Amino acid sequence: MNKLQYRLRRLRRWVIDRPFPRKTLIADRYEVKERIGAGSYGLIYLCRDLKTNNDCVMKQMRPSRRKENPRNYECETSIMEQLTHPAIPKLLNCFQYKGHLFFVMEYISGESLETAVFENFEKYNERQSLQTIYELTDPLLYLHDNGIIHRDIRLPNVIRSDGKLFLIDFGLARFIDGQTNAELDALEHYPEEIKLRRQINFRSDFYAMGHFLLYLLYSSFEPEDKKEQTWQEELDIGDETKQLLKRMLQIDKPYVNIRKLRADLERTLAESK
Ligand SMILES: Nc1ncnc2c1ncn2[C@@H]1O[C@H](COP(=O)(O)OP(=O)(O)OP(=O)(O)O)[C@@H](O)[C@H]1O
Repeated sequence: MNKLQYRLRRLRRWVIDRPFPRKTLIADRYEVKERIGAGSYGLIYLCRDLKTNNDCVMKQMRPSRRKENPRNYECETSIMEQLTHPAIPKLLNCFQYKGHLFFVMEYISGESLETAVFENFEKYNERQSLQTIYELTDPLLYLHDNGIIHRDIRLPNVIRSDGKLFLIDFGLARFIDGQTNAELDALEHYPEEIKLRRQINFRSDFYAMGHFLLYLLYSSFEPEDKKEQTWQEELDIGDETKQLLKRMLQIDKPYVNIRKLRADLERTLAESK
């Protein structure tokens, strides 16, 4: 593709993905209050549901991406409609409107852990980091027990509301037996790190949780030395936590089941009292 073709493609995408402005009424029911996100596959709006008079979150599939990834909407909604857990937003509605695909979910008012760490500079010590991870294993246990892998556990996808953590964004989630051959082939060409995160295997979520834990631990890290070192060298953490991390990150024998990870977290937390 030459430069002109590339630019035209971007312009075309920009035009067809233009978000709905504030106050737009969608499907005679949802009034757009503001756009709160624009991911690679979806545009996310905070809306007022005029039927229930509650705030809600509406996700619109980016029209430009529908052909590339026709399964995304189907996967995300079919997974979300099966979920009932206090730490996961409920799916409220799925519909088509003027040729666009939408779904609506419960609004979790709060801030993401990404905002907490990178904008509000919250610092998590070792114990708080482990406690946060442990709290997240609760919805994760529920997902894994239902044969679902989230595949995108990251700071922006965890929202803290009234002191409780919520797991959002099921755009990459898949059922354990849901990997198509095309997806498997596509993964072959990605770097190792992406493969470890995206394989349809419970280990992918543990790997992501390992990175999550590292981000939290680094929030309170004060470098003494300018020399860059590995996390094992520079983080001042206990051996138990190191061992947990090594297994989550698949440096040592990987965790294969969430119950074992939870048990190890419980033991490490009990010992660190
Ligand atoms: N249920 C919700 N309650 C509150 N905020 C939400 C909710 N769902 C999504 N958001 C907000 O919208 C943002 C984008 O949502 P989401 O991550 O689901 O979209 P996405 O298209 O998959 O984005 P990305 O490609 O960046 O992952 C989130 O980071 C969060 O701030």
